[in-house]
Amino acid sequence: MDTMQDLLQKASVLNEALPYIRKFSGKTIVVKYGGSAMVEHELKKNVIRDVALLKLVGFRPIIVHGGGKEITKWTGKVGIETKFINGLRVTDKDTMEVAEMVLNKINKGLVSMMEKVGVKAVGISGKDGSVLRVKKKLSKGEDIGFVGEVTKVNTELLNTLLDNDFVPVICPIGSDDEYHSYNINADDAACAIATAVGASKLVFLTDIEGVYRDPQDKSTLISELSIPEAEELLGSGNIGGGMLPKIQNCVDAIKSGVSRVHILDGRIPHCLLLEFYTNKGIGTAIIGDEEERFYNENE
Ligand SMILES: Nc1ncnc2c1ncn2[C@@H]1O[C@H](COP(=O)(O)OP(=O)(O)O)[C@@H](O)[C@H]1O
Ligand SMILES: CC(=O)N[C@@H](CCC(=O)OP(=O)(O)O)C(=O)O
Repeated sequence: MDTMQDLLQKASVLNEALPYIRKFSGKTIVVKYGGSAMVEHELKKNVIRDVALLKLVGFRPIIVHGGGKEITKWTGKVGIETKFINGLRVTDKDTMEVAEMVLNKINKGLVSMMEKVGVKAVGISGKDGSVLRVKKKLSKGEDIGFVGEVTKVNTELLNTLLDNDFVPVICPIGSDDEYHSYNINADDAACAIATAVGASKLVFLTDIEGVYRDPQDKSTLISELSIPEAEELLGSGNIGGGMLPKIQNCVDAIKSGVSRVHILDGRIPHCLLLEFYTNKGIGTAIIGDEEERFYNENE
């Protein structure tokens, strides 16, 4: 049973959250969900509960999910070779078919989990309502198959869902002008959607604490980055792998009007609540300008 001390502690946590609840009420947040936090069931439940809570205390959340590891598992099972070029999956016709099946299955699973905790959710692919229109994306001039680059986000369906109290859960499949399916990197899809809906925040849940100034030294975790600092870091040679396009996406999103982008460790239970409702943020935040930094430090 809780002692009075425990109860006071709980009350103080709620009290600490109050100004943040007020600040974020009615704001749109796009959560890119992928990596380990998607594979481990308990973490998955935590993420869904956190998004449900964000919704219930006033945020307008949109989930954009990946599922790269699951796609690789299923292409392996049916004997399709997996190949990535510059972080993008080479997607021939068969791979596209598997990717679409797997991502749609993940999508409906997330919707069920959300509904189970009492929050209305609708799962769609970017093909529904033409939410994600694409053209073929080349990798440094090379054809990598049915990989899409987002050319237009149709926000009509998304706004209809948000305005009617649903959480849209979106998988990164789009269609071209001939209505062929294309596989989109989920970070790219999240960035395009956040920009198009005018989100206040874009959050990437990933497999690492945040961005390190020096990836060999864990003590160099960066808690806040401005755009010039992020651009300098991109050219420093200290950012590699999937983090390179992720930070580029963060910079693009902020330049297109998103106020803040967060890179959070999806392996930490309740990382979303810790970031948004406590005084101590976790992970790395990339912020628009100095004014925003000043405002946040002094509010
Ligand atoms: N400077 C850096 N700081 C943090 N992570 C880095 C850095 N450089 C490279 N990385 C790598 O980027 C990875 C995160 O990108 P990615 O694998 O694409 O994530 P996700 O699959 O969640 O989208 C990390 O696991 C890490 O190995
Ligand atoms: C073109 C491309 O690479 N698409 C990705 C889409 C899924 C994804 O991005 O999933 P994560 O966020 O979990 O990595 C893929 O096929 O793996």
